[in-house]
Amino acid sequence: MNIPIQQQRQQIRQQIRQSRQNLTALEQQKAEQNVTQQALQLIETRKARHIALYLSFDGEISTKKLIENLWQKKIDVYLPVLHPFSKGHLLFLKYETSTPMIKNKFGIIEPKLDVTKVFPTQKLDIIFTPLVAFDKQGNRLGMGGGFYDRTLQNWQQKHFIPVGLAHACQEVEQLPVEIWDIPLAQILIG
Ligand SMILES: Nc1nc2c(c(=O)[nH]1)N(C=O)[C@@H](CNc1ccc(C(=O)N[C@@H](CCC(=O)O)C(=O)O)cc1)CN2
Ligand SMILES: Nc1ncnc2c1ncn2[C@@H]1O[C@H](COP(=O)(O)OP(=O)(O)OP(=O)(O)O)[C@@H](O)[C@H]1O
Repeated sequence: MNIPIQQQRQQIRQQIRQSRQNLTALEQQKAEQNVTQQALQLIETRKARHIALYLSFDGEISTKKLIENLWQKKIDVYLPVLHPFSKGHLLFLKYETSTPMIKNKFGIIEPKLDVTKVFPTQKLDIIFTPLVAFDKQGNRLGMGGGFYDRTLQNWQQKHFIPVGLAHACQEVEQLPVEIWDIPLAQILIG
């Protein structure tokens, strides 16, 4: 039987989001520790100074320790903000302890839009991306908004590299891919 690709992708999203939410607090903690170490190493190797991260929700691997570590090292951290009128696009805003935060339409906490805090995407060194599912080829399936697909377009010709952060339970054998999907440079598994 030929199941439509959109339906397959929706099914994988549901399944993996469920297994991610079912991880115990201890499993979550260990994964965070693992991924934080790997990310810090990568940042050091690449001498990266401008890092895009995200605030975790829905069982995503937590980025809290990593962000705190980077702040301590005086490395700049940026978070995605839904573009106010360009639908499906993200802006990256500097994230500091003093940054005023608001909930976006998906219930995710993001910096309150302030144009003076917007950082040009092409100047970022690493974009760490959230993802729902991934495969060995580095294909990435997200929440379905196409936000990161748009952000990562032609990244090979840009300065930054896109690196996924994921729990081991988010790996699938082979993702059904669409033409607009952008494979990641690397995926760190917690
Ligand atoms: N932590 C985190 N931040 C992120 C993302 C992410 O995946 N994780 N995004 C990555 O792109 C963007 C937000 N994308 C999202 C897309 C859909 C839904 C969502 O909950 N969709 C609902 C139905 C849609 C609706 O409510 O209108 C759902 O699937 O149940 C959430 C976030 C930007 N920030
Ligand atoms: N580069 C692009 N230009 C225009 N539309 C795009 C682009 N990339 C994705 N889209 C559109 O966005 C929608 C969602 O794409 P998809 O299901 O692949 O999102 P996703 O990768 O799961 O989500 P996200 O990247 O937000 O985590 C699709 O309908 C697709 O047509």
